[in-house]
Amino acid sequence: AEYYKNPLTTIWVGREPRIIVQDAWVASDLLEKRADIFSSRPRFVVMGDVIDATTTNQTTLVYGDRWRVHRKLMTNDEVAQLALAVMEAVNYVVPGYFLMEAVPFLAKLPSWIYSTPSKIGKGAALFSQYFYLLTQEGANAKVPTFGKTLLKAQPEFNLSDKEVSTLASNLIGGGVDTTSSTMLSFILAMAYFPDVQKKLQAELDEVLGDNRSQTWDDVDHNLPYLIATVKEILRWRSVTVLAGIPHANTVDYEYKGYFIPAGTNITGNLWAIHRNPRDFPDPDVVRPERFLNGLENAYPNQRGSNPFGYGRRQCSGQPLAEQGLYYSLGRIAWAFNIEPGLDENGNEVKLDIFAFTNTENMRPEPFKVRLSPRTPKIKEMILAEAQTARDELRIYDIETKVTIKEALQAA
Ligand code: HEM
Repeated sequence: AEYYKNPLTTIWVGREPRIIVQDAWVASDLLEKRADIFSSRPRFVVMGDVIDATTTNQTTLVYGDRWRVHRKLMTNDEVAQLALAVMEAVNYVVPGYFLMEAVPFLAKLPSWIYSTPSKIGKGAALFSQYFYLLTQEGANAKVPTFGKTLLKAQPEFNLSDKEVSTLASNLIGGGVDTTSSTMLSFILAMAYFPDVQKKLQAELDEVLGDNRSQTWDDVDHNLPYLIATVKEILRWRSVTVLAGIPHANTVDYEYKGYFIPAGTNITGNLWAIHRNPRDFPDPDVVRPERFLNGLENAYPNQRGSNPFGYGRRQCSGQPLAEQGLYYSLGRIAWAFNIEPGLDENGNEVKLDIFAFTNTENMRPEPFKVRLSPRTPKIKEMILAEAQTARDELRIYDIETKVTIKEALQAA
């Protein structure tokens, strides 16, 4: 983005153009203001055809009624009940990562010539079967589960087993890595920018003291600096550097002399957009004031950033993700002082705010910090609250009996 100084860059992957939008305002013109036509998905060879997700997964479904059913089923209160596990980031949407995207017929070659597609396809089928079995098992539990909701919805919406499976597994695939990476970026930022940490703690101390930890009501009404800090972290090191999953337009579109044929793969470069010094002066400095009393600098949407993507296709887990972040990060800052870790000689290590993984969902490389309870009373309180949480969640503490082996037999 810096080199070409052009708001739209086309990368050719074989004969397929990939448009990368480098500028907040142009991204908004296309993906937000014309969300009526830029809310579909392009053809994905690996992330779609090879893993048989093109017609079964919300993330890859083209814009339309089937996609609406998936969104509807997912934005259900019970989703918030789910426990999430970690899934490794894969570089499905990085242009040029898979040769198959440029030369789709490679995906059709026999596996003795080119084995990657069949390996990925088999892995995905196994994964899908595993999640279907887990959903069935979850549906049989005594407690309310999302599995119950999904299996009840299956005949009503004529969902295939694969669709049920992706609806369940997307919560993990879409939700875990993104949320936990943001939490890590927050911890890194607090250790690196102690003044921000102090301001945040001053607000938490004023509202809560060390008498009680925060409630949902505090999050909703009393903690504007916390909300601004979380927004700033989501901007500062947006997990999805290329805005998650590319969009595609459903009809041909002309924009300021550029012709964008229907079905074009188009995505926002959040790393560039959120660090453009015109919109965010000193972009690598964490400064929640950018979002504190309205927006400090103009931005094409009210939120002032796009960490959850664009328009109608915006992340369907956003409310869950934001609530989780406000709650957990507020508590971390209230409960602990966060400082750089110590090396073997007892000296503070130097933290690197640019040491992030080179993946489409990025997270900080491992770093050393010290977290110490801020007062003995707080320490007591967090231990007691942890015990209460464990007790309350015990009803979900059921060991799964489904194994990958069973999934392999059924796949
Ligand atoms: C900090 C946390 C998160 C971030 C930064 C994030 C970011 C994103 C982005 C940028 C997109 C692409 C949107 C677009 O195409 O314009 C997306 C889509 C999606 N996210 Fe998230 N996400 C987060 C948490 C979650 C959670 C917790 C869940 C599930 C519970 C989730 C599930 C999904 C799904 C299913 C989609 C595909 C939506 C569709 O294609 O219609 N995400 N997310």
